[in-house]
Amino acid sequence: ENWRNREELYKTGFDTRSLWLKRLWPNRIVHPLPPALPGALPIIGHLHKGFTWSSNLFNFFKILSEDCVRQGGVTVLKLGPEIHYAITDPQDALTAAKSCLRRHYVFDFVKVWQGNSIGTSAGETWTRHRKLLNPAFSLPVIHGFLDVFNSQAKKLINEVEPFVGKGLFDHRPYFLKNNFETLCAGTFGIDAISEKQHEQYLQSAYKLIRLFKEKLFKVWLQIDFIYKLTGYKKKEDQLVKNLHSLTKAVLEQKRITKENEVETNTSGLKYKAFLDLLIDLSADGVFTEKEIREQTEIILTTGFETTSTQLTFTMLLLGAHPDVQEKLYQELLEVLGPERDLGKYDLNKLVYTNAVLMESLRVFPTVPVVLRCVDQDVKLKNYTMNAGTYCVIFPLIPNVSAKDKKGDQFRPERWLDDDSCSSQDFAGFGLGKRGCIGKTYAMIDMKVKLAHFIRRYRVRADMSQLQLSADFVLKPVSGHEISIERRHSPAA
Ligand code: HEM
Repeated sequence: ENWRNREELYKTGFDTRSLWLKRLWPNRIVHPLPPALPGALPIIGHLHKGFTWSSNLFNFFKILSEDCVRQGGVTVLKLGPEIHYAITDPQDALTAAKSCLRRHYVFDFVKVWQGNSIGTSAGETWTRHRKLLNPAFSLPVIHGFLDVFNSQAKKLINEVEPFVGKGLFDHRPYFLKNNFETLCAGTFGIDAISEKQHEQYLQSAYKLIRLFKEKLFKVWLQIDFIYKLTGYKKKEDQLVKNLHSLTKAVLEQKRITKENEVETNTSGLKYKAFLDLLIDLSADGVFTEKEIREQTEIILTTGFETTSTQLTFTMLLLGAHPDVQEKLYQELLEVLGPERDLGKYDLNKLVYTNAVLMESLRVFPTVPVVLRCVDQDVKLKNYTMNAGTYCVIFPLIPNVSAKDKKGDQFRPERWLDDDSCSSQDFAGFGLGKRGCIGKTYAMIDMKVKLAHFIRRYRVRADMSQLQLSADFVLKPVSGHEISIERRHSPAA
């Protein structure tokens, strides 16, 4: 009801675009709050800390989630009058993710870029669009991409070949480029867009996300005229223009190469890849041109940086844990032999490989937080979240704290032993029905790349100097380099 009152407030005379006014309207607190993160000041709450947090979001996530674990799984963060519940308790995390489907207001900032895509929309629009797009990410469609995944994996291992025996190198750019090409070939069904354009896309996306972060904590930037006056709006417009130009290039190329449709025929049924499905739905009048662009935009944003970053982390972890790498290699040899491509019947047999990826997602969750609005009162185990507030869910921390005292160790076996974590605890792709639409795509793509890489190379790494940053996506900044050696000479 509190939230509805705020909505009413805008409708009756205030500028509906000004998020700032929302921020000033205090939350109506009916149910007692859990203890707050230390350091809150009257009125501004934790906002004074925002200056340091916006420059190092990773440290902020760490501080907040650790405090949350200490407080028993739920704590409160106050950004001015705005109450944010931080949640690490596994059961409460699930309840909150299932009950709160609308994304946090920071996603309103993202709308200049992604409009009403499935990543930013809410309510009936989100439900309808998600239902329409789910089939494009189903198992039969992803099985249809196996040839693309295998050939891209082989391309990748050839591209890093010059680094054999040459000491440490940064493998992340190779995974980024490769996974971008994979997304183009599979999900979009087009030849990869030029490397320069894709590089410009990433740089513009990083800069724009940095602007959004600043806007979140420096709340005065949420006042439209200050945002314009300080030059931020001009910067934002230019970056959005850069980002939209890649989406336009993807869609143009798709139209030109429409005859190369990616379709998989399984048991007589036709399954369509993402862009083909979108274009067909637009021909039926279901999606407008604008909506096609917006949905393509979200898949570009989420579809390659996530998987390449996770693979970057996985290589690093395997390099630093030779025993795990050896066990993985043995499974790959047993199931696939030294060189064979992966087929759909191999995927379920690669049990340890799967556990390695899950464990990598637990230790370095590429998407470390889930941010949502609390639109109605939600009952947790020990507290009731007040309607009109927000929640910050850390879906993976629970697995570190609750069941396994050695939670900080990289130990894929925890996903295989009955008495440790069950795969139901796994939240690397979010929780509830607003979880990751690309989960199956991501897991199979990563499995194929990992299987080819580890069969060709022995990886070594030292994680002691690793530095991380988080722009909502967690990524390595330095100290993540690996070295590689051929397991067998090319002639063998
Ligand atoms: C390692 C790889 C990936 C990880 C760790 C990951 C993680 C996540 C998480 C945790 C969420 C939920 C966020 C929330 O609830 O606020 C999410 C949502 C989403 N992911 Fe992924 N993801 C990955 C790969 C992908 C890929 C490959 C695609 C597309 C091809 C994708 C598309 C999306 C989309 C569109 C959403 C928004 C869904 C919605 O709001 O309905 N993700 N992802």
